Amino acid sequence: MSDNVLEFDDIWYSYPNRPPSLRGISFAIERGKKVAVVGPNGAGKTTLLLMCNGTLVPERGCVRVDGEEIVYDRAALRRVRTAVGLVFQNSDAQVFAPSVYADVAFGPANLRLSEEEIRTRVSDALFAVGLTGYERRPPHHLSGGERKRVAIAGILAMRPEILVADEPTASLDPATAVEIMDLLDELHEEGTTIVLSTHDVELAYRWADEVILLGGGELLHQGTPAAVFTDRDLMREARLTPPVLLDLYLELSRRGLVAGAVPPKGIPEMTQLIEGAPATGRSVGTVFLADTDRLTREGLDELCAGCPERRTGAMGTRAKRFCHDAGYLPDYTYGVVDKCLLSAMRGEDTLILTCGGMLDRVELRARLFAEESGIVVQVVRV
Ligand SMILES: Nc1ncnc2c1ncn2[C@@H]1O[C@H](COP(=O)(O)OP(=O)(O)OP(=O)(O)O)[C@@H](O)[C@H]1O
Repeated sequence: MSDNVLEFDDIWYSYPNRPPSLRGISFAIERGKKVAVVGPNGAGKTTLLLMCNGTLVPERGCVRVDGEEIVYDRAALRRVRTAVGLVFQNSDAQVFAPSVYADVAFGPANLRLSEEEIRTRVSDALFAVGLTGYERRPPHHLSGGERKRVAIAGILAMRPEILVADEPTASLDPATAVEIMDLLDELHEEGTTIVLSTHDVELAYRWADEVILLGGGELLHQGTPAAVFTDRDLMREARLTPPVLLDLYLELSRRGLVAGAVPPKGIPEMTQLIEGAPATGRSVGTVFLADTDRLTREGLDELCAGCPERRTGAMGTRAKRFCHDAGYLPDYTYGVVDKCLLSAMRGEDTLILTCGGMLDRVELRARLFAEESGIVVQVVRV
C-alpha cells in the first residue's frame, strides 16, 4: 500500500463560465496525518475537498486514493466513498432522512452491514457527537449546529480510512467545536487520516501536523503550521493573519521578553516562556492517568473519593460514555491535556480518565512539553 493516502496531481477545475477555481494543484498526504487546508474565502478549499471523494471531477489532472487513480463510474465511486468520508460545509445538503437514526444509518446500510452492526455504529456515532436521545427527531427540526453534528455522525458511522471535513467547526459553539476536534483526534488516534478545511488559523496552528495553504486557486505552500504561519509574505499573499499565540510570541521575542527559539504550540508552552526557567524546588503537580477500559464503577468511586479536591478530565468517546453511565461529571471534557498541564504548573494534581491510544497521547504530550519547557510533569498510570 502507498504511504500517500491521497494525491492531487496537477488538478485544474473551473465552474461553468468562471475563471479556474483550482490552478494546477499538486500535493500528497501521508497516511495518518492531520492536515488543514487553509485559505481565505474563495481560495478554492471547498472545490478541492469535493474532489477528494470524486464528488467533483477535475477538468485536468488526477486524484489518487491509496495510490489508485479515481475512476468516475458508479461502482468505483462507491469504493472511493467508503474509503473517503466527506463532511460537507453545508450540512443541509447531507442530512436528508426523516429521522436522525435513519440519516446516520444510511451510509452503514449501504455498506450492507447487519442490523445489529448498524445499530451499534449509529449509537456510537451519535454518542460521539453528543446526540444520544435524538434518534427519532426529524433533522429539519434541529438547529444548524445539531444538523452539522448529525452529518458528522453519518460519516463517523461509515468508519472511513480518510475523513475529509469542510469547515467542521463553523457554526458550532466553542465548547462543541473543541469536542468535535477532540473527536477527530480520537479517530486519528485509531489510524484515520484527517483532512479539514478552515480559515481559522488558530485551530490549524494548534491542531494540524501539516498545512496546505491555498490562495486564488493556487497552492501557496505545504508545510508545518509553524513554517507556514511565521512566513509573513505567505500570510500576506493568502490574506490571513497569523495565530494570536504566534503573533504574541513574535512580538514578545522582538522585545526580548521571551527567549525560546521554538514558537509555542499551546498555552502551557507560552506560559512557560513568559514565566522563564522553572524555579528550583518549585513543586509541579502530577497527572494521574486511568484507563477506563479497565476501570469499574467502584474503582472510579475509589479514585475520586481518595482525592476529592483533585480536578478530573475525560478524554475520548468511550471514556466520556463510561463517566456518563457512572453518573460522574468530570471537570474537563475538552482541551483536557493542556488544562491538566497548566494545573500541574500551578502545583496541582489532576486525574485524566481515558482509554486506548489516547493514554499514549497524554504521555507523548507531556514528554513534548518537557522537552520544550524543561518542566517535567509526571504522568502516572493508576
Ligand atoms: N457552484 C459554483 N459556481 C460557480 N462558481 C463557484 C461555485 N462554487 C464556487 N465557485 C467559485 O470558485 C472559487 C472557489 O470557491 P470555493 O467555495 O472552493 O472557495 P473556499 O475557499 O471554500 O471559500 P469559503 O472559505 O468562502 O468557503 C470562488 O471564486 C467561487 O466564487
